[in-house]
Amino acid sequence: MNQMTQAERSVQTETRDVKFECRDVQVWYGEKHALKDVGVDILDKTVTAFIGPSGCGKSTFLRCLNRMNDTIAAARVGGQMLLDGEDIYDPRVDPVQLRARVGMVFQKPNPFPKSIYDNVAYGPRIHGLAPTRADLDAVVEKSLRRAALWDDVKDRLGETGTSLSGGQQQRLCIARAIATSPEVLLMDEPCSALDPIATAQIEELIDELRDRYSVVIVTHSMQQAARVSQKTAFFHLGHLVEYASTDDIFTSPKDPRTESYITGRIG
Ligand SMILES: Nc1ncnc2c1ncn2[C@@H]1O[C@H](COP(=O)(O)OP(=O)(O)OP(=O)(O)O)[C@@H](O)[C@H]1O
Repeated sequence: MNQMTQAERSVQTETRDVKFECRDVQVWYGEKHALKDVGVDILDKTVTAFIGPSGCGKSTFLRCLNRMNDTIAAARVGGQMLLDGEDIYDPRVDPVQLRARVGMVFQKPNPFPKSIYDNVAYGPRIHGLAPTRADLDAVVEKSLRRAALWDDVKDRLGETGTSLSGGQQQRLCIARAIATSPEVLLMDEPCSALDPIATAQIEELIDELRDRYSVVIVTHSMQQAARVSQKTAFFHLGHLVEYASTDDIFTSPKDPRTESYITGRIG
C-alpha cells in the first residue's frame, strides 16, 4: 500500500508551496556589488515583506524576480532563480511573458495615459488572453472588482486613468497587474504616495490577494510589514540577513542587525 508518512507529506507540501526558489543571487551595477549571495524560498499564497535600510538592495532583489533589472543597462544578475522549478534567466524565457506571470506595482501610481478600461485591458490584449470583446469586458470587470475599484469606476470606464485619486490610481495599477492572472505580484512600496485611508484600503486588498497569489512587498514601514505579511526578509548592505515568519522577525529576531533595525537603532 502506498501510504505516506507525516514527514513525507510535509516535505511534499513544502515543495509545492515554494513559488520562487532563489539561490546565490548576485547583482552588480557596473563595479558596485549591490546584492550578495541572496538565497530565499518565496512561498505561494503568502505575503512576503522585504524590509531594511535605504539602499540595502530590497528593490534590486524585487526587480530580479521579474527580470526588470534587464531594463537597466549597468545591471548584471547572477545566481539562480526558479519559478515553479523553471529558471527565469534561461535564454529561452521571454521576459515579457514572464512579467505577465510575475506582475509588478510600483511606488508611484503610474496609469497609462489611456482610459480606465484600456489600462486594465492592455495586458490581456497584448498577451491574447481575451479573444472576444465580451471576454475582455469580463476580464476588465473581474480585475477591477478584485482591486476593489469596480463600484467607483463602473460608470466612467471611458475616462482617463489619471483622472482618479491617488489611491484609486494605485488600485487601477493593481487591477492592471492582475488582469493577466499573474501567479506572483511584486509591489515596490505601493503605499508610499498614499494617505492613511488609501493605504488602509490597499493593505486590505493585499490581504485578500494572498488567497490567490504570492505577494512580495517592499516597504519602509515596519508597521506595514507587520500588518500585511506572514514572512519577512530583512536586508542590510546587500545581504539577506534574516528570513523568517513575520512574528519571529518582530518578536524574536535571531541576528543582532535585525534587532537593531526593528528597534530603530539602525536605518
Ligand atoms: N540603476 C542603478 N544604477 C546604479 N546603482 C543602483 C541602481 N539602482 C540601485 N543602485 C544601487 O544599488 C544599491 C541598492 O539599491 P536599491 O534601490 O535596491 O535599495 P533599496 O533597499 O530598495 O533602497 P530604498 O529603500 O532607498 O528604495 C544602492 O547602493 C543603490 O545606489
